[in-house]
Amino acid sequence: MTALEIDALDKTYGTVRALRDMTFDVRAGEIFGFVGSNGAGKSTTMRIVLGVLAQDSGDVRWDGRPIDADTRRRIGYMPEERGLYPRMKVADQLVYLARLHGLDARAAHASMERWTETLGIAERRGDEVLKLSLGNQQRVQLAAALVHEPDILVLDEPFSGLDPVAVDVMSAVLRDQAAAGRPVVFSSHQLELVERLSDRVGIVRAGSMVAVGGIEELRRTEHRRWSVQGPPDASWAADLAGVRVVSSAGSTTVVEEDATAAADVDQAVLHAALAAAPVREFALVRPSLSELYRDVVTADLGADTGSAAEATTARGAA
Ligand SMILES: Nc1ncnc2c1ncn2[C@@H]1O[C@H](COP(=O)(O)OP(=O)(O)OP(=O)(O)O)[C@@H](O)[C@H]1O
Repeated sequence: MTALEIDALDKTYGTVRALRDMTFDVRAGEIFGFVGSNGAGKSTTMRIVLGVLAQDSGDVRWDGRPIDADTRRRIGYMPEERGLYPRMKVADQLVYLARLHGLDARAAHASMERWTETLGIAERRGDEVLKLSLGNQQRVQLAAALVHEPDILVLDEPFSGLDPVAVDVMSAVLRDQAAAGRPVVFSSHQLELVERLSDRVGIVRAGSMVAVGGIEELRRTEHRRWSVQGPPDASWAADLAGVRVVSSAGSTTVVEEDATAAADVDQAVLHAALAAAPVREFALVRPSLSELYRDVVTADLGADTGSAAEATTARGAA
């Protein structure tokens, strides 16, 4: 079931076209990683979802209906600019925010206790936010997004500046939220983390979604590649039918099949390498999210619209 649909959003700030036909959806129970260069339009999209910014055109729907103020109150939002009251104590602040979202005093207090416990900041309940380290402020910020028990999470760079333990805590919370059936969308520049955590990923460039899909789906390439480690150079592969040498560094050669390759060309590659020297490693190579990202984001911006549509199709848009 589709939960949150972002449909053809356009947004211009003065002369800056921040969003251009931004379209994707985030399904119930999935973690959606939203990635793209600085200024690509992630925060703008999230702000529009939250209603803190108005789009020029396009729609945001939740379960098929245009999102309104009531449904927005059921979103847990972590803004990029953060939004805590620096001089307010952690517990007071969280209780206040929970009450603002409609929880009664008892439920608000219980929720504050639960989230400060879960996020490892229970000892900080009596501290003013400005006295906390940045990482702990960020934990409070996540608690603030969760304290009213929202039905959907929209988190703008929740992992930035966190230590590895805090990253694990934050990741576990997002996984739990998704496992409870909530759609979770988060932006991040930490691509390995996005790759590890997300069920689906959307790569945005210049205000448009240029590739979207499951990690495995995105990593699938049109032509298979293999990395062969052993022979001292790539000469063994130079005249091999059905493949071309993509790179060669010392005893590691990467080859890619071409359009004429037989289904079992991998066997031919291995045999040819073994005939040249002992093979220590032979593996199918699939691009990491970082590599995909670089391909998509640094693709010729002049051919922007065309390559955007191509990338989405080629990568199997969901
Ligand atoms: N309030 C604003 N006034 C004018 N231009 C803005 C404003 N907010 C954003 N922009 C511009 O809109 C574009 C999209 O910005 P946005 O903050 O959405 O990108 P982002 O993908 O979140 O970037 P980052 O990864 O750096 O956070 C950028 O060109 C930015 O300069």
